[in-house]
Amino acid sequence: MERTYEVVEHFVSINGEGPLAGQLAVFVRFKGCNLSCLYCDTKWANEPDVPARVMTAEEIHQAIMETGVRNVTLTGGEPLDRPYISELLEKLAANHLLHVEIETNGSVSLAPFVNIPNRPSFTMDYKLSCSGMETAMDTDNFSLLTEKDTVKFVTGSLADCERAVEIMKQFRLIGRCHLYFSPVFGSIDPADIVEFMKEQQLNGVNLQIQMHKVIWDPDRRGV
Ligand SMILES: C[S@@+](CC[C@H](N)C(=O)[O-])C[C@H]1O[C@@H](n2cnc3c(N)ncnc32)[C@H](O)[C@@H]1O
Ligand SMILES: Nc1nc2[nH]cc(C(=O)O)c2c(=O)[nH]1
Ligand code: SF4
Ligand SMILES: [Mg+2]
Repeated sequence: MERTYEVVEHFVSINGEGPLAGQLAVFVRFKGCNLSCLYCDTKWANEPDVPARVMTAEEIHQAIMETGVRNVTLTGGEPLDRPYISELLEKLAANHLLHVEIETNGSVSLAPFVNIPNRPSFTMDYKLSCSGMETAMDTDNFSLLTEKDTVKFVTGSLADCERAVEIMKQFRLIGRCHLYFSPVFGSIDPADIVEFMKEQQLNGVNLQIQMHKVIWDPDRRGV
């Protein structure tokens, strides 16, 4: 039987996060997650009864190609935790017209995916205290990241910012990959993060506010 994936939504928007923020991207959001972050803005996608379209890898590939947009963001839920996701990643990576990135939560090993030829880039969270999920982090992933990847620290407090810097230093992340601070939307003043960055002389780290939540209603889906 052909492998299928549960897709809760796919849409074109500007990417609101990560190194390609501001560029058009096709988003494919998969159903279900192995974590439950306190701040999660897409809890709805993780509900067992949320309706989903069951799609084959080729159907997902076709739906992406039909948009004419070449940046692809696979998200969720937790995309890398979905059964047979490697098969979809291999298919998309084989199409050199596409630039594929994956939003992943930092708890799933990247090892099975790093040797895919022309592999997608990872935008991997390190979940801090504000998420309630820090103990789930797989820190072996850091050594697998390269300059095409990103580690994102979603911070809810200055204590979270301090912990993020500790992790950057412990795992020598500065210079290895892109590094982002992103405020838990609406719960910490981004200006406080900037003050923190100044105090710490945090060169090589980006602050990023989720752009789509500024442009549209923060709770709106499909943007
Ligand atoms: C919804 S998650 C899906 C991908 C994956 N499960 C993960 O956590 O990376 C996509 C991104 O949105 C971020 N995010 C979720 N809720 C947020 C919030 N309230 N404020 C800021 N970022 C949030 C996550 O931390 C993650 O970087
Ligand atoms: N516009 C827009 N950009 C995004 N970048 C990452 C997103 C996500 O939910 O993973 C996202 C999203 O949901 N919308
Ligand atoms: S890992 Fe991502 S999708 Fe899962 S609960 Fe956390 S933010 Fe939401
Ligand atoms: Mg989102």
